[in-house]
Amino acid sequence: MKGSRFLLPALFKTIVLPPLLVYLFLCLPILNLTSSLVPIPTYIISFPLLFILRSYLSLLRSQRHARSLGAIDTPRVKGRWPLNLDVLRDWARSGSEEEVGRMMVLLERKYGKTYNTRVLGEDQIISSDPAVLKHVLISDFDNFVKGQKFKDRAEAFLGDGIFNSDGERWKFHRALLRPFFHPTHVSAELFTTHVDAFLSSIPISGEAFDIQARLGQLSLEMAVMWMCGEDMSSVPMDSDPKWIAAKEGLGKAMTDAQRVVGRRVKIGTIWPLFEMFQDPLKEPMTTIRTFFEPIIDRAIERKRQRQILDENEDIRFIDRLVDVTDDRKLVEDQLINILLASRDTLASCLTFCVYSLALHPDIAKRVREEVRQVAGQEGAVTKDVIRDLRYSRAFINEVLRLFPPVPLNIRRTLRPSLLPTSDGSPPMYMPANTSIIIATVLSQRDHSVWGEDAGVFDPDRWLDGKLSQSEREGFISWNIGPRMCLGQSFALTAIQTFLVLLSRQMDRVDHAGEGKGSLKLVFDAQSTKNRIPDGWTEHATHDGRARGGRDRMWVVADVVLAIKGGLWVHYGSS
Ligand code: HEM
Repeated sequence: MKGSRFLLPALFKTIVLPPLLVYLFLCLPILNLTSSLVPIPTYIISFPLLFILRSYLSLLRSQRHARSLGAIDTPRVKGRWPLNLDVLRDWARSGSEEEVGRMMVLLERKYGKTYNTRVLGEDQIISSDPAVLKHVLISDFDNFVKGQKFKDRAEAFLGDGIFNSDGERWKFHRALLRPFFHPTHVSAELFTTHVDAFLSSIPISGEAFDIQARLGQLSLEMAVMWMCGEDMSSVPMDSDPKWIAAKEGLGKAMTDAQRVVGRRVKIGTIWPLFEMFQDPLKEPMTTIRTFFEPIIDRAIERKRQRQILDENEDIRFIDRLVDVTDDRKLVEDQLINILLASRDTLASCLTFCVYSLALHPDIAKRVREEVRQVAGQEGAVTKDVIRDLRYSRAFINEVLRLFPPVPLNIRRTLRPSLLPTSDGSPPMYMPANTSIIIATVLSQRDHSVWGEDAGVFDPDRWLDGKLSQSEREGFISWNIGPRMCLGQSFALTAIQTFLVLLSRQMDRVDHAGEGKGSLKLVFDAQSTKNRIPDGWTEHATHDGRARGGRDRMWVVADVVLAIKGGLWVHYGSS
């Protein structure tokens, strides 16, 4: 059984240890009871008793340590239900059903930019304070790790990969991978065939379609092409039917595996108990491994046949990888990790690019005008073209600011840490072995950093050096510090290429179809349960929902930031 390595410690911690401790330290010495008298009541009361005792003691310890360091306690949320169970319920919903940020905006208003939800007696810090984000991601980097708990929950999916490691092992992965991500290994040429095929597959006759789902597939194809040189849209003649099935199911398998890990993180220590009779990762991992197996075989065979790697050849990420390591499992782990890093984030950003173009026709017009001037209607999207598309780049930055694909990030302390504050008040104490959620999405919509118009979509704020230092530092969509995104150049090239080719298509459709060359949002194509509730858009609610009434689609934090039920659009007149 998968997870059995974690099952015994989990069982011991949750089912055996509490009654044992209560029996040994309370029943025997204080109450002088023998085991034969009260085994069952002892067993039952031991859980809440020990739990309350443990949380109370940990609270006292934290407060004492904070005082001795001249720090204050991080403000604790006071929920309506015992042990803040109502906060836990709201939190679980905010990830999937509710509009992202609403709950956190309300809590922030009450407790400040850094607070402790302390659900079920366990500290859990949430912060959108730029000073704290900088401290966690840069200044005290070595102390804020992904942590063993995350590693255990994700191991069967991510193995020993860059996303799943800390310390020296992470440094090894980072050093191994960094050279492959150099901008010289990325060009628009890699993406044009896929984007062209994508654009010719979307209906231009006015019929509504869900572009979010299609962009997920496009991102998968672009990532696989860059990593392995494999064209997902074609099937080689002699392909094994099992491999064809794995290729078809790869996107779903990746999503399923991510959801399993997400669920384990939410359940906490006792997650193996929920997987005792069935391993939910078995099926998705079989699909993912079946897909990569012959691709790795072919790369190893290419390595065997050549003497040295010729940098002038058409070399892929996988070729460079097998060239530096003979460890097959390591190669597979790296491919899975990079696919995880690239596919959903890219799909999310492309989706919100289309959404923002459709929501702001005046801004869409400027993007298209710039493409006409810089890239023209034909010709390659060269590095020079991409460099000169300054407004498009500002547009992408604004999309990433308001709709960061990774809206929340999480780290865990190894040792206690003192969290700084932007307003100059005394530092806040954060105990060891405690998680902190970095609320990128809130920090990038924060009025005190981005001004009163923080919620307004305005690419111009990125142009002509207008950005202040605090705004520059407050933009963390790519993460900041040593663990910053490695795929930035890949992602920006892919997105710029997409914008150029989409703008050209819009111009062509305009020409051919009496000005019907704009992508428009189609609200009634979505099922009623996925439509944004009326009250959220009619007036600015100022509670974090719908960006103060500005959004027209329901934005949710799924695996990444996404639009609930898909982004339904059609070609029409602007
Ligand atoms: C718009 C698209 C993207 C955004 C917004 C984005 C954002 C991020 C963020 C926030 C992290 C930090 C995650 C963490 O701390 O757990 C990250 C890490 C990473 N990203 Fe991206 N990413 C994007 C696209 C890509 C692409 C296309 C690739 C690969 C081709 C990629 C490769 C990586 C890798 C390898 C890491 C791990 C870095 C490390 O842990 O040292 N990303 N990215």
